[in-house]
Amino acid sequence: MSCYESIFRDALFAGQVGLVTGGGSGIGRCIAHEMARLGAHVVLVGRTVEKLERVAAEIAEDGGSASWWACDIRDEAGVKAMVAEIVAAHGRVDMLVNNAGGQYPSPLAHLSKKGWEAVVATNLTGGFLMAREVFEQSMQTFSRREHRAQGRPGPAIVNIIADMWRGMPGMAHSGAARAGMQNLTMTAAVEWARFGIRVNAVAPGWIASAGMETYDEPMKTTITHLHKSVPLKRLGTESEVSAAVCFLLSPAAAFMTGQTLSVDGGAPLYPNQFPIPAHSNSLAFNGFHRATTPAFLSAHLQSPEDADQT
Ligand SMILES: CCCCCCC/C=C/C(=O)SCCNC(=O)CCNC(=O)[C@H](O)C(C)(C)COP(=O)(O)OP(=O)(O)OC[C@H]1O[C@@H](n2cnc3c(N)ncnc32)[C@H](O)[C@@H]1OP(=O)(O)O
Ligand SMILES: NC(=O)C1=CN([C@@H]2O[C@H](COP(=O)(O)OP(=O)(O)OC[C@H]3O[C@@H](n4cnc5c(N)ncnc54)[C@H](OP(=O)(O)O)[C@@H]3O)[C@@H](O)[C@H]2O)C=CC1
Repeated sequence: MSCYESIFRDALFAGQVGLVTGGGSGIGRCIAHEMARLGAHVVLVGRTVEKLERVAAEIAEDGGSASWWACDIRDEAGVKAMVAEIVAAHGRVDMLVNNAGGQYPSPLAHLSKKGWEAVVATNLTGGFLMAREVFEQSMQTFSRREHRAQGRPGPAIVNIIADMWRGMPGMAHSGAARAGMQNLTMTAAVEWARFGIRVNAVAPGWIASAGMETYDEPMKTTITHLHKSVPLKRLGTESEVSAAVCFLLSPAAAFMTGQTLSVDGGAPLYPNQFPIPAHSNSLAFNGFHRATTPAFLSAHLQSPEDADQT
């Protein structure tokens, strides 16, 4: 009996083969556990062998089925070879979760070209390479007619992006890459729909994942205050992201493609951290314009440049 308690029904993914990039830690590890709990054979992909081995062993101890493949998703030849080996070993890929990713905080003006390229390659190019190879090699293995004859759709793909709807100040490289991934999700969804392939994305907000541990102390201190800016007043959990991913992979989402599900506690809806008064009529925001602004608030409508000139 697995120790992972999924919200979904037993054997939902029985007999399916799923790839999870970044499956050696954090959100990817959690997704891999849930997919295995639901009956899939899970292939964990990442760069660090020890992490992959550990998670594969955890899944096996839980009664699930997992294997792993060490690969940098930015390495085109490596990705091609890996997908070929996995298709050869398992006959197909039914599910791909493009979860591997990461970035480091930096002001935009201080980003080096090398750092920009490292993050864009990790969060955009790598996901593209994985999706393209899974598509190409699945199509080579099973023609569309064979897929239909077996009553089986093509692989379902879920791309993990991030809450970048208002830009990503402090992480510009990642915001640009994730926005690219969201756009790629829509294009792939349309181009590959005729093959029965669905492509969707999940955009996590602030998640209390193991990945947060990779940041330095100042960043960790910032993270401890982030819940205040989330309407649900807490960080999300790895399993809340995993549930959204498993929903999109499942037949429950059979008529969904090209979509992005946000798992963010409402954060992008209320970014300014203004404390909501206990009684919502205690401050009127209508007509928030210079001409009608109470005198005590006028100073707050001035930019520093305006103030210098007065
Ligand atoms: C309202 C909600 C908003 C949602 C916000 C979303 C919050 C997201 C949270 C998370 O994603 S959680 C954690 C996910 N995990 C990570 O981020 C992992 C940690 N990050 C990394 O491993 C790196 O950032 C990386 C660039 C993604 C790794 O790529 P690579 O292995 O190729 O990098 P390196 O070889 O280490 O470096 C290449 C190049 O990049 C620059 N650089 C890398 N790290 C830093 C840094 N900490 N500070 C400054 N510059 C960095 C640098 O130019 C490196 O080149 P060299 O200087 O080493 O020659
Ligand atoms: N936690 C959060 O609040 C949020 C996270 N996200 C995103 O969710 C995803 C999972 O993050 P999280 O679990 O928190 O963080 P982790 O750092 O734990 O997970 C990232 C995983 O990706 C793997 N990885 C990184 N680069 C590569 C690469 N080039 N090739 C193969 N694997 C790679 C890492 O393993 P290894 O280094 O061994 O290769 C690691 O296992 C990431 O894309 C992250 O940016 C998005 C929004 C918010």
